[in-house]
Amino acid sequence: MAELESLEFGKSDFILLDEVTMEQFMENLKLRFEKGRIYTFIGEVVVSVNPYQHMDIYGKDSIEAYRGRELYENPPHLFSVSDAAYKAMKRRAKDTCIVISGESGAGKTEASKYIMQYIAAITNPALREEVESVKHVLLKSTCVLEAFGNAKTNRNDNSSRFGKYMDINFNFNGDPTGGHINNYLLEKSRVVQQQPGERNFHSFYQLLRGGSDDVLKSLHLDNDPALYTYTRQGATSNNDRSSHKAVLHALQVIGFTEEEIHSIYETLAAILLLGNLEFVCDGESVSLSEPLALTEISALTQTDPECVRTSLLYRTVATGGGDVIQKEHSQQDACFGRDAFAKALYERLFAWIVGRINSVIEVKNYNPVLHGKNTVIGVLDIYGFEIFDNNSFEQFCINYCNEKLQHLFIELILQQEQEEYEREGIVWEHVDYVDNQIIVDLVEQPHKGIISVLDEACLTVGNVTDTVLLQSLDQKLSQHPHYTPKGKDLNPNYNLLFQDFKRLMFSSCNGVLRQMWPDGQTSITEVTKRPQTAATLFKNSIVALVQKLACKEPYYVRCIKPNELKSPVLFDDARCRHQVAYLGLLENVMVRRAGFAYRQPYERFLQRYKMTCEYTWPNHLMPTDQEAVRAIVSQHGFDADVDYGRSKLFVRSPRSLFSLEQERNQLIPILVLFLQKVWRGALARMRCRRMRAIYCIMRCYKRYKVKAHFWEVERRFANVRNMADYGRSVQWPEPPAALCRFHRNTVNLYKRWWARQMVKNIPPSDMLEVRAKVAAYSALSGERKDWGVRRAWERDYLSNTCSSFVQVSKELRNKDDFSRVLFSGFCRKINRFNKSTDRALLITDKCVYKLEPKKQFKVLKRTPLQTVTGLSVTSGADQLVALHCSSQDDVLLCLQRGLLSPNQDRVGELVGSLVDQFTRRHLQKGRQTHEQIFSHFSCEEEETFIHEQRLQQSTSRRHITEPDRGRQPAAEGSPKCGSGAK
Ligand SMILES: Nc1ncnc2c1ncn2[C@@H]1O[C@H](COP(=O)(O)OP(=O)(O)OP(=O)(O)O)[C@@H](O)[C@H]1O
Repeated sequence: MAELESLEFGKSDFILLDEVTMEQFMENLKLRFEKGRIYTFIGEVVVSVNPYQHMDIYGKDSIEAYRGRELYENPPHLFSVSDAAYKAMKRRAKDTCIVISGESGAGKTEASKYIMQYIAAITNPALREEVESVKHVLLKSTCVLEAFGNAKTNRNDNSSRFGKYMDINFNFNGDPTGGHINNYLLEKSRVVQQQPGERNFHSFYQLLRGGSDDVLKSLHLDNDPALYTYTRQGATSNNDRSSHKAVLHALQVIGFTEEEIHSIYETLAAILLLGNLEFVCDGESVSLSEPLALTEISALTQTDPECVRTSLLYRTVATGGGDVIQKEHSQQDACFGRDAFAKALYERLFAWIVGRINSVIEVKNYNPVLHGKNTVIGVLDIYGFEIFDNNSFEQFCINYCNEKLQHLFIELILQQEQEEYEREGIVWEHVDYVDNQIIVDLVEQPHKGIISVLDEACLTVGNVTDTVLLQSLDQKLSQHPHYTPKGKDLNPNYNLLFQDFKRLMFSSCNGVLRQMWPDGQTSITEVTKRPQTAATLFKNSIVALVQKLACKEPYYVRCIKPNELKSPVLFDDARCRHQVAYLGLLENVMVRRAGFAYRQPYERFLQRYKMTCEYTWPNHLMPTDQEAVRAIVSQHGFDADVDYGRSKLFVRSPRSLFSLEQERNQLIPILVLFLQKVWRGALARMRCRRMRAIYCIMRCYKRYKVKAHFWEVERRFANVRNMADYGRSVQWPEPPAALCRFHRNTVNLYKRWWARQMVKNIPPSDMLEVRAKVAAYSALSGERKDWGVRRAWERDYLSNTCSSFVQVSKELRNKDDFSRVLFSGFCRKINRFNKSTDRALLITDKCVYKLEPKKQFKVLKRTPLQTVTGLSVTSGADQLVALHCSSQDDVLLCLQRGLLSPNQDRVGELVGSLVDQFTRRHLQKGRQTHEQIFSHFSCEEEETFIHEQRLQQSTSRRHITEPDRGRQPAAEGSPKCGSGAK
């Protein structure tokens, strides 16, 4: 930025001139032009001088340098004004427009192209397809419009012969969503006649030079423009061939179909062939000299050849009596009709092309609710003042248009500004400026203006000559200070295209042509209302355009043409001075300099900059907004640079504003963070409140559901009398699904608690009842855990299953005289090599027997019970039992689980039986109590005896053994047990 500024020459803003005089202005303009500084500011207005050479200031780097920057951050450029217009549109959602004015060749069209390119480049780099397509079509449309609407003139090789106003629509995001092109007054007279040294529209030459042989053949054309009357002049070629390709490509990109493109070529060819038609008069009637051309025209326009001939030679007229007759043309009328037809064909073709482009780029599916306010940037590139030696009706219209635009400029920039100062009570030195209202009135005033007089004259054309028209003008306007009668050829005002041609074109089999001539469907008898004249049509369109511009925030580019020779080094002082004068640039500088660069209502100023001052952020406590604004201004120390109006603040220098903007930009990220923080907090609090409410509702609902559930349970259990019912008939009512989903655990807890309440009071006097109780609990609680661990001990398992054992048992009872069997069951003997064999064990109140089950329970070992001194068991699932004997011949066996009840653990049973036996014996002898016996066992071991299930569940092996086995003989009948790791 500093680097760029140091490269500046002269004053980059005319406001900074030491003295506002024409001399200083011109000196600065010339210096800057010579140093290649073609742009200079007047406030927000950009003055541009055509460099007539390539300038390396429009590339990507430049675009980036200007993107999003303030006007005065960078040297003056078209991009600064484009960015300002874009920013105003985006920030304040205001419609803006960029008005580019200047005379022909001053560089308006080039400027408009750079502006469009800039806007396209800075919008939406995220390449969304629809946005890209809009931009693409908008850029490509320029190429097409130039081909059909531009021509080489003596002042400009690529002169726009029509006015163009392009609206670009944007969504709230600032992305282009579409556009619309308005075209104004195409110089159609150029189709049939051009000034010496000029050419027809580019499109004709491009087709003839660039069209392939096949295409030209199908169009009945030759490739030499000199062969056609309308293009004979300026037939020398430049780059028509390459332009033809570019235009064809642009048409295809925009979306013209092959048929449409061919129809365009057919129309151009028909116009060229029409121009070659000659009429001969044999004294009585007029005829065509070249009937072949007629056939070709009818083929190209897809109309009946005879109809084409009659349209060219006759005119259909409705008589007063309602009859329709054919009136033959004079030779002159026929030539006039032919040219009028050719001009109209081209004009309608051009209008159709513009309409077709509009149909592609128009905003589609725009929903203001979804997409926000649709804003617009308008770019106006319209012909500048034209003064030739021989001026025609078109020059009249063009100059009138420029007067209107100049008036708008005066109104917006000069007049309104001064009026505003007065309204706001700002002390102000009035600046005189030339108000062209009087000239605008001279042209457009109703009844008295030139256009009105012209229209009246056209009503009676044929009977009234141009001389009579001029007399009428003289008569009405001779007193006007700006009226000097000069011209005499105003015929083009009369839009005299014979109706026959319109009907002819509407009868065409070519759909595109028919679309161009919708008014051809009116029958001759219906034509009652006279069409509006060209001048009135033009006036109306320009008035509408000015209204459109006036309601937008305007930005101006004032183009100056430095010389007539298109030279990059010549600065024609007189020419430039003339342009500066009629563009009112000096007055513009005076108003700007005397005035204020920036103004804004206090409220809006405050809204934008309140964060830059501690007294105004977030809200001020002062009595008025004006005082709050004063606080901001004095805090930043530019009191001398501002003035306070009634409702607005006026800032003289943009730099003050710039410093404010800079500070604001620095603060914005901090504020954004702060607001995000506050907002996130608010959101979290909201969410938290909502969640709390949800949980509260859920809690209440669940509580209600659970209660309702237990009420139902109570109701069902109320009638239960029989204990067995708990296990059999009474079913727990299914809890509600919602409850299960949300609170299964709660339900289960409640169930278990309830089940315990229900079974608690049942006395465990009987095993059956215990079982029923357990079953009831299971049914009630839904807990499927195995509670039935307290099965009944059978003790004598072998007697219950094996008859041969019963026999052996009887024999042994007789022999050893035992009174009862303490325990019997299958077991396995394990030797030291870990080999096992089936055995049976019988313990009576006298002896322990080891039997061989495979040999009819033959007694293998008999150990008197008295000799048993201790007992060891393992806690594992192997049910290993060791009966320690005083003879040191221990019985070591693994008790087998029953085949029918594999989960039965019999160690507890064996131990219980032995304990029972010894207890009884001691009780009988009265020597030892139950506690005394168990005092030999640790608590853990006691539990081992009582809760045999623990033995099953425990994974670690526990050993109960006699600690001093073999060394300290135990007292009779009192086994000593201990524990220790094996
Ligand atoms: N910024 C520029 N850089 C380089 N050359 C330029 C620039 N502006 C204009 N020119 C040259 O000047 C010529 C005329 O410019 P342009 O066609 O934009 O004028 P105009 O004001 O639109 O004229 P008209 O009113 O006749 O259409 C261009 O063809 C180009 O050669």
